Amino acid sequence: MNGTSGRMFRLQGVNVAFHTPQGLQHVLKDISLDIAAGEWVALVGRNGSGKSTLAKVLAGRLPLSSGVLDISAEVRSQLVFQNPEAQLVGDTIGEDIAFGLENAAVERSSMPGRIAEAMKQAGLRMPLDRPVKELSGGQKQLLAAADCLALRPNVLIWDEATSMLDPHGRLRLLQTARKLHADGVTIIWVTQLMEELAAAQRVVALEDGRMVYEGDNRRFFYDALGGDGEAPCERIGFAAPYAVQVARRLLASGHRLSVKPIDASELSGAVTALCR
Ligand SMILES: Nc1ncnc2c1ncn2[C@@H]1O[C@H](COP(=O)(O)OP(=O)(O)OP(=O)(O)O)[C@@H](O)[C@H]1O
Repeated sequence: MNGTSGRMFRLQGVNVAFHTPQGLQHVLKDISLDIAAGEWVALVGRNGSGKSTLAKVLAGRLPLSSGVLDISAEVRSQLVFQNPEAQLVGDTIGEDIAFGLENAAVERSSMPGRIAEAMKQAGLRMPLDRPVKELSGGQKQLLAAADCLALRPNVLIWDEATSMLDPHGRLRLLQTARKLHADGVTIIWVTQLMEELAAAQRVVALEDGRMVYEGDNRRFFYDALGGDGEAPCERIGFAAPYAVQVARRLLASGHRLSVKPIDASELSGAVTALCR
């Protein structure tokens, strides 16, 4: 943690631009953001809005064009990439996970335990000698997740790394992230799945490289801005989760809900309270 503030990241006026054959492409524009230890921040936005670029900046993997990035000395981050191929280096599952542990100078004797734990956390149930090239896209994503989890980071940066997983695999990884978060790990979760925002304490939304929303997840779904009746969620082009849509209809028809629900369990609680 950084001094007394527990701040892990501070971005001030961060700009990132790439040289392309068409000229300079400005991808992140004037991003200012603090992230504290133990927070869960969701990064959302449409395709090409700059989420992966911001994830790479936070992981210290991309130089800034201008602005200031302050990463606390306490940060031991792992970035789980959107494309697992970019991350996998071993010929077999066991070699792949061991590679990262060797690089991190983890004692050989503790490696089998660390590998087994990470595979369990990721939900990857396969023999260690299974060749990586034989894995499906989703299995490769689970292995990439296991690679990162084995290193026991205190900041987990997750770049839509569940995109190839079936709903069960996705839910399992979300549960693992929730457990790690409960143990104090800072989570930065890039997603386009609005249902996944229920786990987040803070939502940061990007549009064309700019931060267009930063605040709690309930406001993201319920604040009506600009008089057009659209919440930030819709304004950046996403449909609210089903539970939120049902709750909005109840509110619009005059029902007073005890809470503005953001997931099915909160909706069920609010409806049960209405029926009492
Ligand atoms: N190395 C690069 N060189 C040139 N342009 C790049 C580079 N990396 C990203 N971009 C551009 O930056 C923009 C933002 O890309 P980024 O991958 O950060 O978006 P994203 O929000 O993660 O998108 P998606 O949801 O599709 O993954 C895109 O227009 C992309 O083409």
